[in-house]
Amino acid sequence: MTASGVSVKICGLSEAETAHVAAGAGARWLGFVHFAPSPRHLDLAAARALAPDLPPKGPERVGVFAGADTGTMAAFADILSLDWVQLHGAETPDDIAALRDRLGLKVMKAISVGGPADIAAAAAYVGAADMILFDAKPPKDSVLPGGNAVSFPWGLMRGHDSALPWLLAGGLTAATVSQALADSGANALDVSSGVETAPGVKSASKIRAFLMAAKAAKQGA
Ligand SMILES: O=C(O)c1ccccc1N[C@@H]1O[C@H](COP(=O)(O)O)[C@@H](O)[C@H]1O
Repeated sequence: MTASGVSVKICGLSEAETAHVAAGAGARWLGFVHFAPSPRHLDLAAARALAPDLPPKGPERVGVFAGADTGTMAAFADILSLDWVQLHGAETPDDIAALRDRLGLKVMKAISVGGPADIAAAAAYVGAADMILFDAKPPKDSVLPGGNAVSFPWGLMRGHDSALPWLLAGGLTAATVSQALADSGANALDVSSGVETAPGVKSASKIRAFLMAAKAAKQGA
């Protein structure tokens, strides 16, 4: 959705139909979660079944991982022709630089934001990651490092000046896009729960509404 000035990642896709809706409505990235505890988990067999029916490249494909080994990431990258890996583990900048070389893919490093120090920590990834994804800290009882439909105060991002491009994530919906963009100054957004009717069930109409709201908010800015 770069024409409108905001780039959107629709994450947690597991069906061809909603992947086509996201691509057709202007998503820049399509995200696939490979993390067994997630209701959005796509395992190897499901990835193999889905791959031939995905929309052609245009939108880039992102594999989302938390603590997976390099071989597992390479296997999903091969099946889904991933362009990016999104990492929610405890990877250091050195780990990420090495992984980027081994996989030959771009890396989005997820950082959980509880306060300004977490945002400042992103500077360590310059030269290692290609992009930072700022999401809220997971609730204490959650088994998921992301995809929890929880936001952090978007104003914490205001004025964030980084050599690395970044996405805002966490609890976004079509109804909150405008405020999130205004408060954070983001140029890129990532959404999963906010375009679902139930955990793991993507909604074509919510995907379209989210992308339209993002476009309208930037055009009105
Ligand atoms: O979505 C998941 O299940 C998930 C699992 C493991 C790591 C990351 C995950 N999701 C990421 O979190 C953001 C924000 O989600 P939400 O919009 O708050 O539901 C999502 O876009 C994914 O990148």
